[in-house]
Amino acid sequence: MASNKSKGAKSKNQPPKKKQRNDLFIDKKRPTKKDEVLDDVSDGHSEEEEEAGDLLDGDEQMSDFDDDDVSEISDEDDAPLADDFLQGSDDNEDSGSGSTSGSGSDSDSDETDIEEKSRAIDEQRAREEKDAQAEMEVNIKEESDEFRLPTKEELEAEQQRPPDLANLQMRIKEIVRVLSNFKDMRQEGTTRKDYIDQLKIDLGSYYGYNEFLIRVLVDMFPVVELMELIEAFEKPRPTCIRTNTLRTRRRDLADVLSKRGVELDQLSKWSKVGLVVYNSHVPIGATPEYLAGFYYIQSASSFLPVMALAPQEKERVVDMAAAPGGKTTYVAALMKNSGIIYANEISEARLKSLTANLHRMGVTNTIVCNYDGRELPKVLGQNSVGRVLLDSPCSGTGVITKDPSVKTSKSLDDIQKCAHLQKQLILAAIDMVDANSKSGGYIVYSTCSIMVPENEAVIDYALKKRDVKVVPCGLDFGCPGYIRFREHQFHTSLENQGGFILMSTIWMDFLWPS
Ligand SMILES: C[S@@+](CC[C@H](N)C(=O)[O-])C[C@H]1O[C@@H](n2cnc3c(N)ncnc32)[C@H](O)[C@@H]1O
Repeated sequence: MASNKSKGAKSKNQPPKKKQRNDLFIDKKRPTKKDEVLDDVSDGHSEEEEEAGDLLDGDEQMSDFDDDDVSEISDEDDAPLADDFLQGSDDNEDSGSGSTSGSGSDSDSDETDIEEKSRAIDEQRAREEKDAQAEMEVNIKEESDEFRLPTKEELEAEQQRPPDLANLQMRIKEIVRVLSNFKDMRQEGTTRKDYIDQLKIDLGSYYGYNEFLIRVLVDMFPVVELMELIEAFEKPRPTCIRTNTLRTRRRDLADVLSKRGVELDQLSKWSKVGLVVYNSHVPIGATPEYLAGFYYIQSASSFLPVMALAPQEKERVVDMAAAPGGKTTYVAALMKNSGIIYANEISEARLKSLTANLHRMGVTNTIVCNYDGRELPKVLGQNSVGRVLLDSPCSGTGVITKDPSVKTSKSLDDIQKCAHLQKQLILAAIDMVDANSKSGGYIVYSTCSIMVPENEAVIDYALKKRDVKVVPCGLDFGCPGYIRFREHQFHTSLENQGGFILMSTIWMDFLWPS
């Protein structure tokens, strides 16, 4: 977000590995449209192969038969084979009468037999094909009729028993399948709402979410996407580390850690400092290099707000909610320890980890403050800094992988309280930024929440309350933000440029191989 300033737009694409996101669900559950097609193709292949196998078997028989047939016909000396062939036929009588005739019409008779035999086989095959087709139609019908929503009585009975997870999983899968093709697959007399209601109950029971959160998630996402998201939350994310360029270079760090038995690789093309750790024979948070501040253990998605902020050397930058310092230390590295960073944190207890990390990482351009972020414009002055990072306190609904307790602990009240604070903090951030700054005039707002009231609604609020606009952050991540959610209509600039703010954490989950 820029304060009163227009900045050059950079392109913004869809997340590069969407398909991978789809795969996450497909492995176990129902695929997206695209993957349904892929699945269909692959299923189709195996069926086709089986079918082709059957056909081939048949063809081989036919082919052998034909070859023998041809050789018999062409080789007039090969009478025993011709006899074998004819003996195999249903026309023994005819052939017997033919052979007993002793007349010169033997070959004519053989040809007639062959023709009849061939016709019989053709008819037999046609019958078999018809039967197979009929059987297939019955199977398809049975399959689509197979799933039906449980009755009230069945649900009551279920409640008396311990949860049957396999059954729940199957039912979720079936409901998603029906909802993805509702017109063709729905059970007669049912509505979409019937399926959605059952889905909410089943997702809650199977994945352990409270009613509130599952309702919000179901409202937010189309079913296939919802399942991808929920499945992604179940999977651990790989450990990432960020090279501290104040102390070392990524290649040197990778070398030394490899020698210690850490299996790692460069994070991705988009980061020059990230490494992903696949396996390690040593605790990654206790190596001499860690203690010497050569790297910070940090999820890849946490790199993004700082990359979007793009702090410049010698600028004045505020990190409004800084502890434990993951982003402050990255900002300092990008600024090469020049300029000034105000690293603010409201929690006194959390100041310890913040200052410890700043020391460990060799950060020397930072002033640590202990204020409520809302007070900072008064403390630092209005229009006093070039850039502000507001990595806001939030509900944490985007990092359920890290903290599964969020599934049950968050309520509407929590989200509303967070949203209220976030709106106040963002106005404070805007008030601190100097719109006329030569290099800056930017605010990055990030959360690890996926709730609309904590994201789009906060930005929308800021757009209404202050003279600011949303600008592209220059990262090839994210997806369009919501511009309409339930009865709310947000500023249209959120659609194309606000995606990063909302989605960084989530998309990153999808980007990683599990
Ligand atoms: C998401 S965490 C920040 C993480 C940090 N940016 C990092 O990358 O390591 C949010 C922080 O905001 C702090 N906080 C909560 N309310 C605040 C407020 N009103 N003003 C400033 N900080 C606040 C919390 O104590 C918490 O440490």
